[in-house]
Formats: sequence, structure tokens, C-alpha cells
Amino acid sequence: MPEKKCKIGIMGGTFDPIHIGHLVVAEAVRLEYLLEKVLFIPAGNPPHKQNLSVTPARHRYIMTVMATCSNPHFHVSPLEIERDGPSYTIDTVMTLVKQYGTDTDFYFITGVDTVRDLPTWNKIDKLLELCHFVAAARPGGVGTIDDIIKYFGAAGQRRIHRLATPELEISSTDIRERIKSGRSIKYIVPENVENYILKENLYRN
Ligand SMILES: Nc1ncnc2c1ncn2[C@@H]1O[C@H](COP(=O)(O)OP(=O)(O)OP(=O)(O)O)[C@@H](O)[C@H]1O
Ligand SMILES: O=C(O)c1ccc[n+]([C@@H]2O[C@H](COP(=O)([O-])O)[C@@H](O)[C@H]2O)c1
Repeated sequence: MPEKKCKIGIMGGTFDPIHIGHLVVAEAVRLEYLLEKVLFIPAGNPPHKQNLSVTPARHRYIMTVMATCSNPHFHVSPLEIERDGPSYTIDTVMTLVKQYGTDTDFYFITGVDTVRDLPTWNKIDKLLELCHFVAAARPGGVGTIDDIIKYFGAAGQRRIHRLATPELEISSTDIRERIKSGRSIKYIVPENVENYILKENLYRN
């Protein structure tokens, strides 16, 4: 099959807060797959975090803009924070397909932990028809995704990919805990994001 003309990456996440793990992975996937750009899309209402308290979308969106502004290939979309209800990726990708046309290939960028959850995602079979998933290695013993690729059969083989990226033992959970206990987050988030967190007094309680 001939290659489509345009390739766009989608980096979806709660980004509570965004950290250099997200940025390193997005840039590695962009370079490997020759993506024209990467759209960072903060989840308004993350489907698998319905029972957890999440920082207001406004703050997460602003931090995502601040973290990505120095990379000309990174853009931030308010699509999910402007939509009501759970932020299902299928709704987002269908909107993007309408916006960009069928001549664009979409690559949803994730960590391996997220890919392991794919069988539970809303309308996953349809989603695998519309976009690729690229799973970046993440420390923490999540291990292989071979069984997940197998689970989805031919669609899994065609649409789910692994990429060896620098493994950074960084998570938003750890950053929130560091702030709560007064420990440094320097160099784990971009400096402007660190300053924003301090200024807005986020994650203290
Ligand atoms: N250090 C990392 N290495 C590789 N992928 C990562 C890393 N941190 C996050 N990701 C991936 O980025 C996407 C968005 O992650 P998310 O915003 O939930 O961050 P998180 O650090 O996992 O947050 P939390 O600790 O609150 O669950 C997910 O697909 C996740 O797997
Ligand atoms: O569509 C779904 O069913 C679905 C279920 C879980 C997660 N997602 C998306 O996966 C991305 C990472 O989610 P999270 O909770 O790890 O930040 C984010 O863009 C979510 O909207 C999507």
C-alpha cells in the first residue's frame, strides 16, 4: 500500500503535570516515524482516572503549552478539554480524521503501560482502524507487549508498534509526591513548568 502523505503524532495524557518523560518520548517517536508534528492533547476527563482527583484542565493545558513551546514540531490541542464527558480517544481521533482528511496517518504515542490497557478502551477495534499506537519503553517492570499485539490479531501486528526510547523513571505521580513532601522537581519538569507549579501553588495538598 502506498504511504500516506502526512504523518501526525498524538501525545495524549492527563499531564498532571507534564514532565520530561513525555517530551523525550514524543520527540523520539517524531524522529523515528518522520512525523510532521506532534499534537499534545491533555485529557479533559481521563477515562481511566474517573475516580481520581485531577488538577483543573486549565492548569494542565497551560503547563503543556509551556513545556512544548520551544519545539517547533510540538503543538497543543484543547480538543479534549473543550469536550464534555470522558475523553475517549476514539472521539478525538475521529475529529482529527475529519479535520486533516483521510490522507493523514495518525500515530498515538504512549508508554507500554498504556498499551497494556488497550483491550479496555472504548471502541478499540474501530480506533485501531484509524490510528497506529507507538509504545515507548517505560521502567517499572511492565515488560513486553507481545501478548497485546497478539490479542488484536492482524490489526495488532499492523497497528501496534514498540520503540526503544531512553527509559526515564519519571511519573506525574512521583512529581506530585515530591512536591507534597517538599522535595525538588528540578530537571524532571521544564523550568517554566516548575515555576508555574510554584506560582500557582499546585500539588501542595
Ligand atoms: N517516563 C515515561 N516514559 C514513557 N512513557 C511515559 C512516561 N511517563 C508517561 N508516559 C506515557 O505518557 C502518556 C501520558 O501519561 P500520563 O499523563 O498519565 O503521565 P504519568 O506520568 O503516567 O501520570 P500518573 O503518574 O499520574 O499516572 C501515557 O501513555 C504514559 O504511558
Ligand atoms: O479512549 C479510551 O477508552 C481511553 C482509556 C484510557 C486512556 N485513554 C487515553 O490515553 C491517554 C493516556 O491516559 P492516562 O490516563 O495515562 O493519562 C490519554 O489521552 C487518555 O485520554 C483513552
